[in-house]
Amino acid sequence: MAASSSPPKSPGLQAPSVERAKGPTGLEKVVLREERGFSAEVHLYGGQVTSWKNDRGDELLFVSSKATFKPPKAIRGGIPICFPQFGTHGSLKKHGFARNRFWVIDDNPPPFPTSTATKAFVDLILKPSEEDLKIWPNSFEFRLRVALGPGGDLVLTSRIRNTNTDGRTFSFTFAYHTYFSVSDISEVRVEGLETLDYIDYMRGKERFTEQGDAIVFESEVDKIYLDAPAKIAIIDHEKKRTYVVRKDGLPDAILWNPWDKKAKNVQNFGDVECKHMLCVEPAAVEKPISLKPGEEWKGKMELSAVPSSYCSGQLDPSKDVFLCSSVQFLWWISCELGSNATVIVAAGTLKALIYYLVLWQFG
Ligand SMILES: O=P(O)(O)OC[C@H]1O[C@H](O)[C@H](O)[C@@H](O)[C@@H]1O
Repeated sequence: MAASSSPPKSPGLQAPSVERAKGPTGLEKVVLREERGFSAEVHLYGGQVTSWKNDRGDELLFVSSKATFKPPKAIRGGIPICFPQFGTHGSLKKHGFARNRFWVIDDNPPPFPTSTATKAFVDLILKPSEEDLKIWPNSFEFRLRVALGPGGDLVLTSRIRNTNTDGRTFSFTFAYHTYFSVSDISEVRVEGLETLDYIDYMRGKERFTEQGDAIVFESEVDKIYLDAPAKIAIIDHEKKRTYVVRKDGLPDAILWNPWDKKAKNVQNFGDVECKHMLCVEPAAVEKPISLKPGEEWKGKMELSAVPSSYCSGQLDPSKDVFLCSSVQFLWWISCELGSNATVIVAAGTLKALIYYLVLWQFG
């Protein structure tokens, strides 16, 4: 477990910290805080992130009001880890067993390249028990690092090693089953999955191709997008917030919202809670990961939450804020200039500038 001894750099900032605490039912958790005030909580049960808050204390992940925090049930919400099986793609029970196991803090993990600016992080490890080996006869070491960057980004890195001693290769599927908190699902748009092929769980696992438009939600969705890009954006219009999901080593992405009818059959989940959540899950499902003894796989997910003056069609929020503000400002001036001959020319020039700005950004 990482501790932070360094003092905050400027007044008003707090020292990053890593503390052990107990959750609502006495389960052990680790609380990470970074200097600007973002925080995250990780339960040892499930190795599951159960909270990620911004500097105003707003919760960014959805956790159901019906979540029980009572093993052996999985915790409904946050970021469950699906391993060694995603969904029903195999003989194990849905989503494998990692989310139903007690992980331990790894105080001495093998070297891990992390930015020196990141002070708030914890390393967890999961190894199979005798019982686990009966249902999945493979020896492994699963190391999970959960880190809170200095800017509040939440970074999860999984390293899974095959430690079989009898020469056997194993394969697995995997997902970070991330539950995002949203104001109202009907006000949310997802960008980055347009035109991709997907497998639709609601239509007999058949393969389809997504339309060219950003994805909006009007009913139940349960799809695996294949070969999804490294960046996906979730734009919450009502909250004026954009989540940016970056992924590495995880080719697929699942979108899930059970909607109100199906919600009644989802364990530990309120009937109307589907309105306030969306699961976007970086994953490796279509092509299972194969590891020979001694080999290690790495899969990383990085989440950031930015205010959205976010324009459609572009996945770099910092550029977007600049572009949107410039365009709004120039458009306002061009409209304010009025209608005499000189100003018509000036307004025309400004409008041309807007056109070039848009072309530069999206062209
Ligand atoms: O209820 P759970 O076992 O947690 O699964 C919740 C959901 O997880 C994924 O997103 C799957 O694609 C869904 O088919 C499943 O219903």
